[in-house]
Amino acid sequence: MASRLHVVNEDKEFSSNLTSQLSDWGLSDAGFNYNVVSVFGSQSTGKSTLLNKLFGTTFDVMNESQRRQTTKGIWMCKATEIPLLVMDVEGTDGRERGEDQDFERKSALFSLAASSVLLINMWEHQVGLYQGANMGLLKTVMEVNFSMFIASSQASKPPKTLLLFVIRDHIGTTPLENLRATLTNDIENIWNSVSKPEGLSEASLSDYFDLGFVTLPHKLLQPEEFDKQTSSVRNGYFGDNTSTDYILKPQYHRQIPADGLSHYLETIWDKVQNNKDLDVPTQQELLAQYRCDEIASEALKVFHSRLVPVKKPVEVGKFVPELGRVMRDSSKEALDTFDSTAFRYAKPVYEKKREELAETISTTLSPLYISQVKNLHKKAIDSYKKELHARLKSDSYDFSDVVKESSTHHLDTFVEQAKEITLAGTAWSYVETLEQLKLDMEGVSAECRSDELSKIITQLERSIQKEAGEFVEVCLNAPDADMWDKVLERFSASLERSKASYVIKASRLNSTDAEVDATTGSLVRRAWISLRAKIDEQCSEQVLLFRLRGIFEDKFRYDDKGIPRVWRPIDDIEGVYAGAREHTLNLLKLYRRIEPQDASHAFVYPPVDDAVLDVIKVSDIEEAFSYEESLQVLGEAKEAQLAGRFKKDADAIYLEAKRSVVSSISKIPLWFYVALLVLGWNELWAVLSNPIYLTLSILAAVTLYFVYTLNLGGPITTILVTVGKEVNRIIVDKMISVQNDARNAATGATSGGSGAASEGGSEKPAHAASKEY
Ligand SMILES: Nc1nc2c(ncn2[C@@H]2O[C@H](COP(=O)(O)OP(=O)(O)OP(=O)(O)O)[C@@H](O)[C@H]2O)c(=O)[nH]1
Repeated sequence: MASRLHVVNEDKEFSSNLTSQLSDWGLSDAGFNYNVVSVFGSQSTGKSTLLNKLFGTTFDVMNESQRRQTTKGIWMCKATEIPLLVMDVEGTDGRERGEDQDFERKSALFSLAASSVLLINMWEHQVGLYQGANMGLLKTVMEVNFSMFIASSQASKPPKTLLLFVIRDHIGTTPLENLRATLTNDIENIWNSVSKPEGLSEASLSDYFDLGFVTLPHKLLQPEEFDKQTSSVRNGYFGDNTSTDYILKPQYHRQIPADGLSHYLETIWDKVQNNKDLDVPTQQELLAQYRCDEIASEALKVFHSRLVPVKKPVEVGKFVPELGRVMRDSSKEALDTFDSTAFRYAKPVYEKKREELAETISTTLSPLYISQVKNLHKKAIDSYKKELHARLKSDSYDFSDVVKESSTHHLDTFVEQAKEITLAGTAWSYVETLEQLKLDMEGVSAECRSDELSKIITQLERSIQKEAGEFVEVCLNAPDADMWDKVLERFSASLERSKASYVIKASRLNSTDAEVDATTGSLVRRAWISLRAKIDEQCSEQVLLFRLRGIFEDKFRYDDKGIPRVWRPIDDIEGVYAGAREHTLNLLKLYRRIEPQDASHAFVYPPVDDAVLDVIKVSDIEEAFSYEESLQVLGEAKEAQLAGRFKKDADAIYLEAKRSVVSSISKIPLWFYVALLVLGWNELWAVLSNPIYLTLSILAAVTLYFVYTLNLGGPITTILVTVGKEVNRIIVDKMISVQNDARNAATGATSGGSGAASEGGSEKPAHAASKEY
């Protein structure tokens, strides 16, 4: 059994529980699929009994013994089995309220604003009477109906209300048709007496009301017939919508969606209670606005909760792949939620509020879209950079192909992903970011190309450096007049090879002619700077001094054939020394300045001008480098210093040579040779006059000559020493053996007389004997 609700209590206060009660009755989501029926009639005329019987409601019924008013205020209960709200309204002519007709009017207004059907409950015997037949109440209903629907009366057709007269205790003597005629006539009279608003004076009763009549037998006297008839009325009038008697027709419906009914009724009651003008269409519009806002707010709450997982990552710059889907799903869900309930409200209000909701959704999602497009841009640039660098690492590539393929791929991906997050119906655009992306990608490819170019230049510069390191050393180690010609010639050859290699590589990088010219110039400058560094290295004080000393020594210590000189007193040491020194000092002058003999070998240093600076970035060293200054290798002061130090070294070598002559002279004085000749003249003559001696002497001299010239003195000395030692060992062994033999012989001669002594152990061992010897 459905519980009932005291929707307006006897103190005329509206219940705060209607919303929850509607929910308990299962009507919150009923939309328009429900109806409201109210009952009017005099007090204690069996209204509650009728409603309970017809709809299975639980309204209080008067206790027979006390006969006092049961229903106070307005009660509401849901009919069983059908989506129908039934309102039991406090009876008219209430003894308790006396002459207070205020509540009667208010309850009429309230019921009429909500109900499709008004049941007018009356006894059969009241038909034809004014007071008893509720004619006063009907007049009130008609008057308030005008005031309530005046707006819609003027704009379009006003909503109709069915007045269903329920004639109780029908005995049957007066047929229903007669009762209908009497009542219709009375109602028409009332309608005519009602003062109508301006412009509606000609309005007829049927424009606003339909009339229905039904009789019920006496409940107490004819209970079975009463039950039968009420059952028939319930099924035919309220239950079966296919029945011809069915009265809950759409044209009577007040078009208040069930979810807004509570708020609507409360507002209506508030207006009624405070005697304010009650304009139902306006109230309906206000309700539509209120409910649409409420529904939109609920939808937005869910919408925001759906965005929580993606919002933060997107805002901090992370690309969230599922953002498009989340945005689409969440906004669709919000709009669907709104539509599912709000579409029942006044169309203009619903459409306006829907637009507002869509706008709010779009405004909420727009920053996410902008952030995501930015993230896409960043992602595209990062990926583009990585891909370019990776592809440029391969051995063979065509820069323009690589750039074209990669940029097309990344731009396509960007557009595809940006489209994916661009919601239909919004004015969101990624075009500006796309244009920026194109520019940035061009910047990246230019940067990449520039990096590649400088990488190539650095590689070539290194290879020139390596080559220069070798040929500079070789050329400067053997100074002569065309020393610089050789250096510059080899440098030019190396440079030309590098330039040719660079041009081939640069062509793969799509370089313009201006770019190739500028970078080639840079390569030449850098190569020259490297060469100069190498020359400086080879012309450092230590290296140069060492080299000068070597040149001097070559000249001074070796003769023209390259044979080392052995200085004799008769040699012109001073002359050779002066010549070698002069020669060396002359060569030192060659190191002063890079000056080729042949002018065609002169190097041309490419200038760093504005045309170059417009195309490439030039290093500070290149820009500040002075070619003219770079041609000067040794400064005057440094040359003089080097010459001074060299002279000192040369002097030392000269003195050493001098000393070697003096020492050889001082070893065997001349007089010794004279004395030798005088004293040994006879022997010399004996040798010279004897052919054998002479031959032997000549042989000895020749042998000595060969030993000396072939430098066999050392090996022969070693052999002689070894042989000498061996001879000495053999002689010593031989002598020991001879001595032992002699001793043994002597021992044998004396053995007869001294045998005892021998046996006495006085004999010494052989080694002891040899030691004694
Ligand atoms: N004669 C007759 N009496 C009825 C009928 N139905 C109910 N009654 C009696 O009428 C009395 C009033 O019944 P209620 O249903 O309480 O009447 P009511 O109009 O709701 O009364 P209030 O709510 O006090 O205005 C009760 O004693 C019922 O037994 C009927 O069909 N005929």
